Amino acid sequence: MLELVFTRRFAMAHRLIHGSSEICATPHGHNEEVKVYLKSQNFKALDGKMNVVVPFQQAKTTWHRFIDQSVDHAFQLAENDPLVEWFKQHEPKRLPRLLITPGDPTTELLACLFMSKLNCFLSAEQSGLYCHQIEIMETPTNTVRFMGNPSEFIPNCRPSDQCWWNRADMSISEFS
Ligand SMILES: Nc1nc2c(c(=O)[nH]1)N=C([C@H](O)[C@H](O)COP(=O)(O)OP(=O)(O)OP(=O)(O)O)CN2
Repeated sequence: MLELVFTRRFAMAHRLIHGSSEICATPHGHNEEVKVYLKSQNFKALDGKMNVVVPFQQAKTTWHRFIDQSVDHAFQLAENDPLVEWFKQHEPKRLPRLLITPGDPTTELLACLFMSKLNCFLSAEQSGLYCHQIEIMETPTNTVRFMGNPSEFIPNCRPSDQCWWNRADMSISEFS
């Protein structure tokens, strides 16, 4: 079996307001790394000419654009975090920089949301690839790995078409 593995770094800020930790409820940031593992739906063998599953550029360009343009330096907030309302009232022009999640933006949830988003890109581009595993290194000592069907793990909130992780676009909220 051959798979393609791509890694991207990004900076982020977040806070977790539904747990009991005061330090997690204070807005803070991390330099994170996301690693995605892609398999081909129908790859049989190298062809003796190009000898690739899919060219790297074809497989990763949209995903890396999403991480670089939308996720890097975004502020991750739960949709019911009062800071969302604060931005609406005081800095509406920055709303597109908020990455909004159903419940706290933990690394577990982001792993599921990012896999869903990436699979939307790969499907829309008819790449023949799908992401079957994702790892997010939140800090040098904490990593979350997800394998499986993200829709079985993501909390039910709004209709599917109102969820940014179900769309093959650069959105990270319903504001962007
Ligand atoms: N299950 C989860 N628990 C925690 C998450 C999470 O996403 N999933 N996130 C946090 C906070 O974001 C926190 O800033 C990071 O965790 P922490 O363990 O404090 O990170 P450190 O690198 O400082 O860990 P060390 O123990 O110093 O190695 C908290 N929990």
